[in-house]
Amino acid sequence: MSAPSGLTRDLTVAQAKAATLIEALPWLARFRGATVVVKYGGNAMIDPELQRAFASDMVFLRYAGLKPVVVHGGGPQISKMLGRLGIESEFKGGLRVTTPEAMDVVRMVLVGQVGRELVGLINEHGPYAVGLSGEDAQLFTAVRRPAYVDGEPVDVGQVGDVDTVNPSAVSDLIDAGRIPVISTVAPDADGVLHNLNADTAAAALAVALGARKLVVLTDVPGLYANWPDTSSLVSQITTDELAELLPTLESGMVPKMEACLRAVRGGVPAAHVVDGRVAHSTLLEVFTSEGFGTMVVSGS
Ligand SMILES: Nc1ncnc2c1ncn2[C@@H]1O[C@H](COP(=O)(O)OP(=O)(O)O)[C@@H](O)[C@H]1O
Ligand SMILES: CC(=O)N[C@@H](CCC(=O)OP(=O)(O)O)C(=O)O
Repeated sequence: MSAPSGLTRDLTVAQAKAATLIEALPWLARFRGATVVVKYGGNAMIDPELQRAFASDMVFLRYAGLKPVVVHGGGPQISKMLGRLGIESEFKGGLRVTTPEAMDVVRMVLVGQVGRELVGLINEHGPYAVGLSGEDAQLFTAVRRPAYVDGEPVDVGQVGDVDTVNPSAVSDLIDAGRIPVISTVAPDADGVLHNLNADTAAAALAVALGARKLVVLTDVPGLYANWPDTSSLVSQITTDELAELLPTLESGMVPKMEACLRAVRGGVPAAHVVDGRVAHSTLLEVFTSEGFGTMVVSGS
């Protein structure tokens, strides 16, 4: 058999590109006008090329007529800064023990560094991103979150769960065509600032906004039913199945899958965990027929 000529090869490449574009058509139609909350975290937040790819994905979603809202993490950056400042930091039950001194650093890093950097990257494309923290316009209030190690309660300090959500400032920005970028610190009823897990906050915001999707970026291809057995990757799971699996999961995946469960039980039609190490993972999830990663949907 002879090798394909240059012309045949060019045509094949062109047809593959056209197929990719046209595959997006039903998804463009379905998600036009939809609010999508995306939790930005893991490697996608650390690798400069992946950071840029993520920023361009958010702008792409906006031009495609969707309404992206970003909630960002920053655990590794907080740990690095605490280390530089010589402040000890440990995790208990998957949550950072947050002393008043550590809380100052959490706020400084999330609001002043990680949030600002992402806003800057998105705004290389135009005047779109506006940063907010849970403190702005009462976006979030917190209640102290109990933590448990081996079933025993442990004190993790100023760590909060979401108490109330007032999404009006986020809705105002969306209506103005902006891309809100949210840092997850929030005051409690007495005005004491708390450190919120970003997966948890993203889920609460997705529910309050009536989002059509929650997309959570992480550093694995998705949820493994039997971690670390790589043949056990789950492409779709119902809320009841997930609730049953949750107690068997290990620390990193627990807040993530709890967040997905909470979002879908709160009325978000689908929550996805996708591999943020793959450039443009959010676009692959939204605009391809087979989707990407693990999808959580309502059901038994
Ligand atoms: N069942 C599971 N499926 C997938 N990953 C798991 C599972 N159990 C534990 N993990 C670990 O959880 C990690 C994700 O949690 P974490 O590191 O907190 O994420 P991120 O930094 O993306 O917020 C994965 O990289 C993996 O090592
Ligand atoms: C309570 C708690 O643990 N808060 C996290 C907040 C940031 C976060 O959630 O960041 P990732 O998504 O990158 O893990 C922390 O202090 O690390």
